[in-house]
Amino acid sequence: MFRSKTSPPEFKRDLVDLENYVTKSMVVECKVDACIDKFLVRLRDLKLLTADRYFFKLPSAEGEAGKTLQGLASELRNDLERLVPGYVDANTNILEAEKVKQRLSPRWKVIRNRTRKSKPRSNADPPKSFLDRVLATLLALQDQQRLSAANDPSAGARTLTRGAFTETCQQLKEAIESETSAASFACGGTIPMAETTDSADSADPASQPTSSGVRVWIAGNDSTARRLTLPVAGETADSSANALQELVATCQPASFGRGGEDVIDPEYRQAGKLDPEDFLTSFHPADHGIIELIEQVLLPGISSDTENRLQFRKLKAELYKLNVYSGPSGHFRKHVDTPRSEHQVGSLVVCLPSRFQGGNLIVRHHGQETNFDWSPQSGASIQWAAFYSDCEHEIATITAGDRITLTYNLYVREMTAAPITPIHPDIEPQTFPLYGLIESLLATPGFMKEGGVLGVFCSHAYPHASDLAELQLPRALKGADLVVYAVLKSLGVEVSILPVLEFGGSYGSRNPQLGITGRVKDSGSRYVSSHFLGSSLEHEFLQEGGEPQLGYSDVHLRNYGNIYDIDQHWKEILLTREVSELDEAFDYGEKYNLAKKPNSFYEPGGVRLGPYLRKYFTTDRGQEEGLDEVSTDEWPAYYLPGITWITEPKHEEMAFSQVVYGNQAEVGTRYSCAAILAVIPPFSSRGQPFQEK
Ligand SMILES: O=C(O)CCC(=O)C(=O)O
Ligand SMILES: [Fe+2]
Repeated sequence: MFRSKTSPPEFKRDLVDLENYVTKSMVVECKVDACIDKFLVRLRDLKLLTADRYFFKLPSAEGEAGKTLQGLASELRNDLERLVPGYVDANTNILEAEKVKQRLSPRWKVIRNRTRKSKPRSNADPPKSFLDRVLATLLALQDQQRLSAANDPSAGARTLTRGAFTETCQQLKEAIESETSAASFACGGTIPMAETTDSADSADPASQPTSSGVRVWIAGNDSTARRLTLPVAGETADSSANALQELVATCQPASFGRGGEDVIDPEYRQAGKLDPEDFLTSFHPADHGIIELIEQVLLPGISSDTENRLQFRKLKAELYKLNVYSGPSGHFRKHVDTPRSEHQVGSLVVCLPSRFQGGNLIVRHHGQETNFDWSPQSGASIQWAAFYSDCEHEIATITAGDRITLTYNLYVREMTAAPITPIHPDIEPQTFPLYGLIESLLATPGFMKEGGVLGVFCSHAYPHASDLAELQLPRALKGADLVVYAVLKSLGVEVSILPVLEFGGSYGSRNPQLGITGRVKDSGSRYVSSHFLGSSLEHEFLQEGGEPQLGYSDVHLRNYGNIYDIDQHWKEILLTREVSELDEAFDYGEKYNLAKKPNSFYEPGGVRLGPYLRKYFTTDRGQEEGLDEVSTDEWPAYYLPGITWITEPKHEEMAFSQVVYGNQAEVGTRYSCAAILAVIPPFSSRGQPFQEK
């Protein structure tokens, strides 16, 4: 269709009309579907339904089964008559009515998932009841919206105006972001070498820790080992330039991970390595208090009763490699270390005393940068740096000398022992600016007066697509994520970390007011919008004032509530039903400044929220089906609109892949992002002041 670029389109309707239209049509459809669901589940429970994924059949009208069928049919008629008066003609056989017949098979496709036994879950099962809270809160909000649509537009007068609410969310976003940039992501230190051993200071345990030379034993081909003492003093055979060169010569070229493979590419990394089984060293980071220091900076505990266990987090350093980067061209370009397990939170690099030039280690996190320049002191000190695993880092070119490092993986582990004094100071949530802000928001009656759900994507990357992640995650939280989590918890707000599934390239977590699109930056061509032509909602409804048929999909109904309770069930369908083209229509309307409902429920879009963290898997199911359809079945998630998203998704991880074998094997993959979700209770039940739960 040709449209002039210069003249703006004319509109017969605005976004208030759109939302009312969608709600009104969907309410009727959802009520009908709830009645049908109940009918089908009754049949199934009586084992009268013949159905699988592709095939569907009602029992015959003969005999006992026929009688039962008639009974259920008249129940269906009564239900329909009560919820949607006049929907079916009083004189027809309800099972012959086209309107009803047409709904049976599609509804079965949706609810058959409820018949599936869900996988047995781990003992600690908080996300399940947490999700119940999320659903209950969103259902209440939706109810409220629907009623205020029908009646009094001033019903929400005591809630913040849209502008004020947006401003509040903006403040929250900024507070979280500044927490992100303020939080330390790297730390480091220097251990000077003791000049001589006769210094009186070295006997004084309170003095600065010094080191008197580091010894390295390198395994030979036979059962011998050569010894090297650093820094090279040149006086003895094991501390000479020659001995150092022997070490350099013994190293193999160091590889790095690219696309799941170990590759050697001197353009990217030019370095030598020894594996831990090929050497021993007298150096241990714990001897110098390095581990405690890193714990203090990168692993603060949380001071809250319920999170007590988090206070007993400790770091364990596991020796990973010895590396040598030699001048004039040793280097390692930008990369992120591959976590060796879901317990890994960071990396430690210890630079042994050996002269070199250049070779700065530069660590970055969210636009911030820490530059470790070790060359000036390289001959006289042990220098070290630790950083979170997801921080990008690089080693600048070593122009001369040999830069010898020990690298360690840092794992978080829980102290299972009975309470011991915490080894490091806890986070005091009250000391963070975010605490004051959220505390005052909760005390503001108009802020989420009817309750609500806040969504904040994690700012650090975690291996969250893992079975263990659920047990690990609150404990392994880093930096700003830990602050957000701890602050909310300490204010008595229910918080959980759950995965959000990408769908068609988007996470659906929009918040147009804050400019939040729900898309991961730099995710390349996966995120090409397929939406080129205007949709029927934009043209037929908004511009032309017509009443187009609404397309929708029901993502998943979890085993929530009771399917026999149709008065509740239709609301659940309404909540979890995704109406097609709605996001686009809202964007379009926004572009032309069409009026909107003050607290639109549909505008923020919906996300596919996973009920728990689960591990990555591959499926070869669905040779005939697309990835979307398979997603719905294989990765249980609930489509939920109405969450107030404060930040953009940042670190995605592969959630699952579908492998299709054919003439040509194909792999489709869905990604997920971990998010911190918080259920804000309605003002009336927030209580004052807040108590830690
Ligand atoms: O040697 C360094 O400074 C860092 C080494 C590094 O990034 C690595 O081994 O992955
Ligand atoms: Fe690295």
